[in-house]
Amino acid sequence: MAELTLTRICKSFGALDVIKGIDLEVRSGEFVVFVGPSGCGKSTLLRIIAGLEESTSGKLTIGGKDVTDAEPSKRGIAMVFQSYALYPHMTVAENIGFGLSLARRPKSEIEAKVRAAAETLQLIHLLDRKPKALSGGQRQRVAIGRAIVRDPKVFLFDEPLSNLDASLRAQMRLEIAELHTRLKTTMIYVTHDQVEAMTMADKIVVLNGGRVEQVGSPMELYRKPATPFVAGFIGSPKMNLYTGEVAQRFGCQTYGIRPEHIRLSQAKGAWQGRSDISSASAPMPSSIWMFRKSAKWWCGPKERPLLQRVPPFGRVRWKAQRTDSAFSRLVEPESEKTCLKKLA
Ligand SMILES: Nc1ncnc2c1ncn2[C@@H]1O[C@H](COP(=O)(O)OP(=O)(O)OP(=O)(O)O)[C@@H](O)[C@H]1O
Repeated sequence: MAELTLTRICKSFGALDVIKGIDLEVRSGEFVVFVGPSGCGKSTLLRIIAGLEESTSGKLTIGGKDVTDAEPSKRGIAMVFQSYALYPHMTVAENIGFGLSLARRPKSEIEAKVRAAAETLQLIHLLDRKPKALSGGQRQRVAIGRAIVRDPKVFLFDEPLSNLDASLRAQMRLEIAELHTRLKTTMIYVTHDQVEAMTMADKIVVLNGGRVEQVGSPMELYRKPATPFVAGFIGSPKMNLYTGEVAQRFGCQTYGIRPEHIRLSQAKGAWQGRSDISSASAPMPSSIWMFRKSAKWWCGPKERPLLQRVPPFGRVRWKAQRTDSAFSRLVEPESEKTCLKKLA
């Protein structure tokens, strides 16, 4: 069931169009990550969902209810910010329970919820401390605790780990992923760190210039990038993208080869690649991508003259001859017989 839907959401700041018509569906319990380069509109989109920013046009529903114009507090969401936004003069317990106190919930309810959240986040022994006596990771956990006690339908995280050092970030990544497994609540997480996106997400939304470039699971984006932008953005180190002519009738195309699929060959001046095709549904070896100028995934079997003799599954090898400028004979699949021998 869709927990959250965005329909043609647009946002302009004065003359600057920042979000340019976004349609998106987030299913109940999904962990969705928004990624994209700096300035692509990730935080603005999250803030629109939270109600902290008004959309210029479009419709937003949460839990089936139209909340396009609803107050943030009426949307059933909780947000965790990069800066933690803790109150320095309050204890951990008071910080976690702050939203409930504001909502004038009974003291016994606040205490019980704060304790439960603190147990989940291993903060019980720190409940009486002030934020300045906590580590960065502990502060972030308090901020998450404050979100948990609201019992939201949707958690929103805005780059929550970017102030932490690398090892703590890795640990917190795991903790948030475990929290998601335990709570099974819908989570939307903004980051520009694609490692976070690849390791945490059920579904990644790649944004570029205020538009959705592609939506898919981490492996879908890795295996079938829809555009050269996604191909270059997902994967570390980045996919090599070359523009050149393989066969005259196809004109100039963009080709992508992942660095991890390139092996050095004995033959002088040649590159040798390996690719795994795990199922018959894979349209082509995972290590070679061809993009049309229109930036569409190239998958029609007849349109793959260079790859059509590759068997539908198994391990195949290919060679790429490097020429000085363009790649005139970039991909040369081995003959069917050779491939079949290897599969035998
Ligand atoms: N209140 C505002 N007024 C004017 N322009 C804004 C405002 N908020 C954001 N912008 C602009 O909107 C664009 C998108 O900003 P946003 O913060 O959503 O990007 P982002 O993808 O989250 O970037 P980053 O990864 O750097 O945080 C940027 O060009 C930014 O300068």
